Formats: sequence, C-alpha cells, structure tokens
Amino acid sequence: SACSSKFVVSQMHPIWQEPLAVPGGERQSPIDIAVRRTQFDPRLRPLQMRYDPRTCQQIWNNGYSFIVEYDDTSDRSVLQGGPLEDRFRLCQFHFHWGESNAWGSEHSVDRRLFPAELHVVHWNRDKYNLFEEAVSEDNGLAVIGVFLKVGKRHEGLQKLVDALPAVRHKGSVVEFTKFDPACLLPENTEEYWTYSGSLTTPPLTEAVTWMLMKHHIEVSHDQLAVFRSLLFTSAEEEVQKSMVNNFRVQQPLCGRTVRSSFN
Ligand SMILES: CCCSc1c(F)c(F)c(S(=O)(=O)NC)c(F)c1F
Ligand SMILES: [Zn+2]
Repeated sequence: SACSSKFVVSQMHPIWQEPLAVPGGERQSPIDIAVRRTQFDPRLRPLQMRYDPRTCQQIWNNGYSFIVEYDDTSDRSVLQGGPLEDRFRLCQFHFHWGESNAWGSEHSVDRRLFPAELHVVHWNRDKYNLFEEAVSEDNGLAVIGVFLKVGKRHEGLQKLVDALPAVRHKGSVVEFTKFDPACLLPENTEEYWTYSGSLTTPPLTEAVTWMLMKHHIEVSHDQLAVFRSLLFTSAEEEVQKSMVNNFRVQQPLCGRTVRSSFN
C-alpha cells in the first residue's frame, strides 16, 4: 500500500506535474477528516495565539500561492498550547483555493470540500533556530488550518485582497504591514482537530502538527475572485496561467489518529 514503502511516489501533482517521491510517506497531508473516527482528547488545551501585527512585512507570489510573511527573528508573534509542547513563532500565512466554489480546500470534513483553506505557518523556536531547519524536522512546524466558505464579505481580509493585484505574477513582492492574522481565525478557536502530517507543497517534509479549526470563516464571492486573478506564471512567460486549484491531492491516513479538542 502507499503507506508501507519507504519511498512512496504520490499521485501526479496537479501543479508540479512530475511524480513526487516523498520521504517515508506514512504521515503525508492533506487528509479527509472522518469525524466519526476522530478521538476526543480531554488533555488538549485551548490554542494561545499572541500575534503582533507590526511583525507583518510583505506579500510574495511564490508561484504556488501568495504568502504573507512575518518577521520571525524574535518572539513577538507566538503560538502555544493546544497539542503543542513547545512555543512556535509565526512565520507566514497563505491560502489554497479552487477555480470554482465547489472545491479548493486541501483537507475535507467527511469528504466535504470547501472553496478555500487558510494555513497559518509557525516553527518550533524552542528546538530550532531557523524556519529552514525546522521545516525538515519531526516536530518542526505547527500549522493552523481554517476553512473558508463563500458568504458575507470578510472586512479584515479586504486589506489583503486590495494588495493582491500588486503580486499578480510569480516572483512579485509588495510591502504589506500591520496585518493581524488573528482577524482571519473564527471566533471559536477552542474546537479543532489535530494530527501529525506534512507540508503539502515541496519539500513535503513530515514536519507538521496540524490544527484544523472546526468553525469556518466567510469571505465574499468577489474576494475569492481576486485570489483567482493571481497567476502561477511570471510576467516574462508568454502563456499566463491562472493561480487556481493550488491544492495537493489527499493522502492515505496510514493508521494515524485524528484527535479532537471537543466532544
Ligand atoms: C519551504 C516552504 C516555504 S513556507 C510553506 C509554504 F509556502 C507552504 F505553502 C506550506 S503548505 O505545505 O502549502 N501548507 C501548510 C508550508 F507548510 C510552508 F511551510
Ligand atoms: Zn498550505
């Protein structure tokens, strides 16, 4: 099965085309969350986010998504609690989305896909000195995932949406400051699912403790349309490709348990 071989070649990636051989392969992401099979763990504490909006620096189109990057050279924006034993520094957030509202998220809940998914990425500052080290270590990263539904306009997101045309092409960067990622989290962050997984983009390393929020946020159709106006391609390339469907195919659970912080 895809879980046993030392090096598993996962399916063709919709964006990277070449088959991706990933290390180990028994804790890959994303996955479907089969709610009936999750296990309530009363030891799971509430998440504690302390984000300083002044650590927000820029938005960058890396050719897979747009990334909002934070200054992670000090402990000004930190995540702890939940399933985490250590303190994790905020380093960036980004999204995955579809060409239509029918799909776009990486994870699913009882096979239900959402139009988009937010990932807030943090690295373990108690065990490592740099993000680049943590990204290839077992307990290196903590990623908060939030599902997006299409509905009312998200006022906090609009500042980000207004900046996106400036990073339309792969490789473009624009200054972006004073943005608090907490405004993109649902009111209720006490209810989440958590499991051990991986990055869903190269290097696909099995370094991530995932915390997926049970509650979603709402954004408007027009706001999501601006995400879809971005391009995978740089300004120099003849053929421009819309940045849509930038999600990875789901991976085998391989016997992992998904725990819930709620009954
Ligand atoms: C060396 C990677 C650059 S940072 C990054 C990223 F850009 C990204 F897209 C994802 S993801 O796998 O797609 N979502 C959790 C990550 F986990 C990351 F850490
Ligand atoms: Zn992601």
